[in-house]
Amino acid sequence: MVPVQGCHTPVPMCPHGVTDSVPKLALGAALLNVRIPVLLGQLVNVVSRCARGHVPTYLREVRRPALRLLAVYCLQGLLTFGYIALLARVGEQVAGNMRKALFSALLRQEVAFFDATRTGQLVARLTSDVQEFKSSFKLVISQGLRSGTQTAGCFVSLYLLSPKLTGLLLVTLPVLVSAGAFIGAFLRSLSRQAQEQVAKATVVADEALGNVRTVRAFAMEEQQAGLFRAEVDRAGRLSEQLGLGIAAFQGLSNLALNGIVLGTIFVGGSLMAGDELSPGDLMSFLVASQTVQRSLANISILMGQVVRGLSAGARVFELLRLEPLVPLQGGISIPAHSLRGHISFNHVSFSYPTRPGYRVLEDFSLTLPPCQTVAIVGPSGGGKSTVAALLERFYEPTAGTITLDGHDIASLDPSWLRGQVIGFISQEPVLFGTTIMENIRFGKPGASDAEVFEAARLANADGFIRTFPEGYNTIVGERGTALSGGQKQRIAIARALLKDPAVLILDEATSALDARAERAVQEALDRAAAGRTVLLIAHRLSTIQAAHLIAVLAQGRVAEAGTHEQLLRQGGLYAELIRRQTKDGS
Ligand SMILES: Nc1ncnc2c1ncn2[C@@H]1O[C@H](COP(=O)(O)OP(=O)(O)OP(=O)(O)O)[C@@H](O)[C@H]1O
Repeated sequence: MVPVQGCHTPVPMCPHGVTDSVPKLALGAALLNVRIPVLLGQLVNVVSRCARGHVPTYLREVRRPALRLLAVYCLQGLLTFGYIALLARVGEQVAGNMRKALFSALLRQEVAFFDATRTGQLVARLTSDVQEFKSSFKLVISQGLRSGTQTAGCFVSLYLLSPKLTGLLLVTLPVLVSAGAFIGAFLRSLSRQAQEQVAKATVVADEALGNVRTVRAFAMEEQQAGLFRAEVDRAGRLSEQLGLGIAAFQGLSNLALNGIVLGTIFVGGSLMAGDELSPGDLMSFLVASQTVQRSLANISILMGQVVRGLSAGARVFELLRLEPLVPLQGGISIPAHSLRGHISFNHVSFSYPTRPGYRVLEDFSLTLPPCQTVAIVGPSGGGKSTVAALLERFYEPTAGTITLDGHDIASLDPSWLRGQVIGFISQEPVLFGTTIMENIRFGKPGASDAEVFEAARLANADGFIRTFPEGYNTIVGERGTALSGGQKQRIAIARALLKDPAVLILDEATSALDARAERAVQEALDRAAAGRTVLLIAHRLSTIQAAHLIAVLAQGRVAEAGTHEQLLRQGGLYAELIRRQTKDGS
């Protein structure tokens, strides 16, 4: 017995060191911003003094404050460049690491998880939620830190400059900021509606373009175009309303900001007349109060973004923490030389997790002796494919056990079981949009070209592949659309054979083919079955007559089992199925 350790390497989300430098730089830039109005005020005081007649000393007097201000401007520019550049790097690394970790976490989940979750939702977690989280992360560090420090620092400066003017500002600003936050929230909700409407239009286009053959076959082009037009028009109307709202908001905020400037000059002028304020102090006050207004507006926008970012992050982290019920790896494996391929279903009962009240299998028992073909037949929806899914350990039985050479498959390493023991050829073979070579190699990633050719020959596929101009390098198109059903089936057979599995599951592998294609596929399957334990799931009774054992599945259990002749003689369910199919055929 070879124990295999389950493992997955956690991806670090944040690169250390770099992350620490970003807040320091942002804080430095913000503190300098607080200093700027004071330096500006000093400069204005010198300028206004000189303007009153001390012209000869102007250059000498102005040099010191001007150079100090210039140095602060340069340093602030440098710090701003530093933290924004670093933040971009950190943000991208965090988002990339989150995506990688999330994708690995999703691929680890059991099949039942995918039954219960829509693929579109998972793709949204991977794309827009990670994006949203990254944006808020960046905004909180850059804008949040900056705006918070600036607001606090500038308020201190304002108070030191003129407590009276600051008192006035403290009365007006909260009113204006609250009004701005209220209108901003309304505009954001309008913007969300407009985005959702654009997404609805995209879904219509995506469905129509993705299923263009069905649209063409039903001559539904005009109807689909009409649907798309309606959704796009609705999105356009919402965006126009949003534009109108933004225009009004901009106009009103300009009015408010200019009003504050005018008010400050008006009140400041009277304080200057009473010698309570110098022109430089008034200038400092104006600049600092503008900085406070900008910072407060930024913080109110930031709040909405933070809430969205946190909820997007929570959705992603919830998935990241999710542990699959059946881990991908871990457990024992049977050494190749003692693997026989004897499979036994012992009193297995099963309900799908998404439909717990509905028993698909009930006390199902069946033995597949090594190197023999066992076929399962029965009415559609009777649970035949479910038997195959349980053997692959896509799901766990609710009761009973399934054994391979006497070992409960629950104790075996699932990735060894799926990767090396079982070859699975499903009803609808799924190919990836790459070359035929890569599609076959999917069965055994390290396989040489010669092994791929051999598997294709066994699967009756080598001949038709070589007739293509590009041969094995032919791209099969998205989901294999550039190939016929029979060709896809044979590539899927080659893919399954490449790992030389001890057990082969054939799930109605020939059901969708015409007679000629079926013959080519059947030949390949017969060749593939030799020397392996085969579980054959078929509707076409003609394809299973040579099986060593035929089990008829009814009401979730094996109702009768035997060879074709035995079952015919018995005159039970199987004989009835054969009689009905012959009648339908004639
Ligand atoms: N992922 C799933 N989640 C919930 N129920 C499922 C799922 N897959 C299948 N079922 C249900 O389980 C029952 C058995 O389905 P299964 O596909 O095993 O039948 P089948 O005998 O292979 O049918 P067919 O011959 O038509 O393919 C059906 O009632 C089906 O609706």
